[in-house]
Amino acid sequence: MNPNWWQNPARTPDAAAGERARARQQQLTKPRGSLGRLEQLAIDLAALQGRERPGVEAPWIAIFAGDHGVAAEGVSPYPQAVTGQMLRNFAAGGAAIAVLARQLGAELELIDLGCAVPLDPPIAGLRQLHLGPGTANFVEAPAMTEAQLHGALEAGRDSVTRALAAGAQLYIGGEMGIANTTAASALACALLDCPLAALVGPGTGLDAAGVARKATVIERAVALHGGHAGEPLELLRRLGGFEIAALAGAYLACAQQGLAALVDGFICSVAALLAVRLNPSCRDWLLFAHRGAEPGHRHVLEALAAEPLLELGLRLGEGSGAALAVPLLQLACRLHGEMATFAEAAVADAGR
Ligand SMILES: O=C(O)c1ccc[n+]([C@@H]2O[C@H](COP(=O)([O-])O)[C@@H](O)[C@H]2O)c1
Ligand SMILES: Cc1cc2nc[nH]c2cc1C
Repeated sequence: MNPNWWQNPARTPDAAAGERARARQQQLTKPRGSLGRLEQLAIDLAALQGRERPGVEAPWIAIFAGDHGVAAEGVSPYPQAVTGQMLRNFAAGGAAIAVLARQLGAELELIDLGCAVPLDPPIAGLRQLHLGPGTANFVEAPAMTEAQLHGALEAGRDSVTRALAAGAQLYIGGEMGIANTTAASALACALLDCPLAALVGPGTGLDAAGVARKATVIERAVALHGGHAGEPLELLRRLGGFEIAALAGAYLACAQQGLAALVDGFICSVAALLAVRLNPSCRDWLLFAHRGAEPGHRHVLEALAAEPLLELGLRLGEGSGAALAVPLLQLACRLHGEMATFAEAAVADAGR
């Protein structure tokens, strides 16, 4: 395996299948264009799935969890123990993403890359990688070692391989990690030509004083590591987190292995931005579910030229926004695949 596997080119979407889908859309019993963005969504999925009538009946949801050393700077209102506690809640079925996965009939895969607090008793069904007890505090040192970075990228890739082996038609990555909005904002600040103030927000619920403290922490981190601005992999190692690297690896692998990925919230979008900076050919395989409440999210989406499907004021993470958008994708596919054509229904078409 090439150690720099993430550089391998993405698959080329099937333009001919996309064209057949576009032609079909023109024949369905509706004024042309009247289903708005749902029409292009079905056409895009047709090109990504290589068939005129795509479907997303089998979504795969992988949640990547990891802790962050920068939590020691008081950047989150919640204690680090919540990362592992929420993993237990995902597994027990009580978390939002567990409810959504049940409703969708989706596979929910849980991957612990490294929590600060040992998970005792063990959680049945959890995949554990033990990359470390969380990342290092990046105001003092790089967040990850080279080995941890590559281990996390590979964890994302391996999850995509499992999804494809199980016949998944859509990949959703989610994340759980107390303090990971600090890491995501720091990465966005180092990657984008955008003032820090626009990229920092309350995360799980900091007040104004907390956001100001968080901004100071990120300023220190960017001053220490920002010299690597043109090196996305090194920035990811220095300012990222295990789950952010795993998501970037998963998006890259989706593009290489030919599986459409539906990107969730702020943290996932930063991981997608990293994936695109690491290998621009992966951009075609990324669909964006929503624009969330964390203020930096819109700037990251703009940098990706992404027009997300929903805007619901979400700021939960754990893949929830992407899961919420799945029914819209499913309905776009059903309409595209099952509506009658003008000829089939004997409906008069517009004179052209
Ligand atoms: O996805 C988002 O847009 C999002 C926005 C704010 C917070 N979160 C979630 O909240 C956690 C990080 O928040 P914080 O305040 O601890 O940095 C992490 O587990 C994320 O899943 C997620
Ligand atoms: C309770 C809780 C649930 C979460 N899910 C994703 N991030 C989260 C952060 C907290 C604090």
